[in-house]
Amino acid sequence: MTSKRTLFDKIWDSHVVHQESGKPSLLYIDLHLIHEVTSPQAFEGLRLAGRSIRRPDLTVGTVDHNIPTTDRSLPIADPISRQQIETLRENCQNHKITLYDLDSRNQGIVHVIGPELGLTLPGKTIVCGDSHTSTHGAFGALAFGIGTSEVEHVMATQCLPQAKPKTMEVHFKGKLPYGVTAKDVVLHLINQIGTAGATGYVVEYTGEVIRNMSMEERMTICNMSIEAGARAGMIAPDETTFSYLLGRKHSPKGSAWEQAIAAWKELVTDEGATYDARVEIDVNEIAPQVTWGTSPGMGADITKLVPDPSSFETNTEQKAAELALEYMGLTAGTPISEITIDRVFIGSCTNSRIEDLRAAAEVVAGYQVAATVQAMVVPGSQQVKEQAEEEGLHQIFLDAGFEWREAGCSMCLGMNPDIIQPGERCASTSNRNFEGRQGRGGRTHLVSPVMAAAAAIKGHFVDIRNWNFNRKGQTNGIPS
Ligand SMILES: CC(C)[C@H](C(=O)O)[C@@H](O)C(=O)O
Ligand code: SF4
Repeated sequence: MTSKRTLFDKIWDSHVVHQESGKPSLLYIDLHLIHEVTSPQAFEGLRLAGRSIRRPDLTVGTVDHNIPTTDRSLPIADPISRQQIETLRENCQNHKITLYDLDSRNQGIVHVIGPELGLTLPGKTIVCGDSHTSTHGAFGALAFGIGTSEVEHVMATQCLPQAKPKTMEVHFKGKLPYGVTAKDVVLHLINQIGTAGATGYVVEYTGEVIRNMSMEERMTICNMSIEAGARAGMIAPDETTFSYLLGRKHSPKGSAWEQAIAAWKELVTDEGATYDARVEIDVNEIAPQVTWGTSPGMGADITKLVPDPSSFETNTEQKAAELALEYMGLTAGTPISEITIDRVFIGSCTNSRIEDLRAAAEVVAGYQVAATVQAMVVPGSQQVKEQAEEEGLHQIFLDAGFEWREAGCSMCLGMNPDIIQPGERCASTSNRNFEGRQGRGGRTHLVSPVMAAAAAIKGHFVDIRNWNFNRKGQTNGIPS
């Protein structure tokens, strides 16, 4: 009997290596990505148990969270960061694991380099000790974050016990309006369903909007699935996926490529297959988003006012909004477009790819960063940086007064020298705005790259849909 299956079911079924009734399934893992923060204890655990890495060839490392994004020839000042990076280096050497180290042209944020190097492929199971592993689901892979003890388990066995999650379809209907980006779509989704809206589910994103998106836009959507509580996000592979992957360093080559395409084409949800839950979102109603609170779900259209906590339905929501406004130093009723900012961060595994930088550069071209703002662009990988420099994007940013940095997680989280000061307000293209996320006492507003770029120029949030593109011959710098 062949029953109708979802994309998730197909990948799940083909990776279960052992199943006992009532127990979690044992899944085979095709790719294990590691970084300096969540791997040291796992390596140590292996060492203590006298075990080796089962498949070093399916394990790939990079350094991203703790590294400085300034001059890399200088020693790393922070002793903990230095130690974590040196430990990863030693561990990878001892276990013969490929490491894209600080001096590698392939170094970058783990979720940026996986796809870029063709390590991330449709149909794979991909894990990493990092929550935003969901990013890789954009390729029709089953990709999710795991804890450090699970990292050790995968290192030792290349397998992972997992309880089968439920499935949810998030269907986007309509056509993306001008000025509305993938980031706005996913922020709007989280605002609608809440930060626990997809808890326990693997989400598959469907609809014309998704089909028309580039791989980079799809990655932005899948990246933030985790902020809605999802176990993973995924998108069925198609021609866009295949052409993105063609010729990448680790993509299959020659006849293996043809075979891979044939197999990948099967990775779609069968007509008539059902999901455990379904959400429908009309993208025609989405406007550029700005978060005003301390969770990714606390966001609003750029045209709106900072909400009054009493406007929320439940007591819990009201209390949460009150606390958020207090921390954020905001007053209910303030137009979002009047919120002034001190810092701008364009980067992170959500929005640091070449298309993000191109879009931001078109906005800033010919303008100057506001005198009250300190702004930086941090490419997601050395390859993105190199390409941006070939295209002259760095010059546009530098001329406008942005800092142009080396690849890494940077100001997405306060684990490296790029932090904001207590009380400072930052327009950020990253994915989390919890208290202290970008530095103790710092205030984070999540936005798209074009919205961040425009805010850098004006010193406050502006509606990108009204932006006057300054550069000759450019009329539409906004992905739409
Ligand atoms: C440090 C790491 C474990 C963490 C994660 O799991 O996501 C980080 O990448 C983050 O974005 O908060
Ligand atoms: S860029 Fe930010 S969200 Fe992404 S892996 Fe790094 S710290 Fe985590």
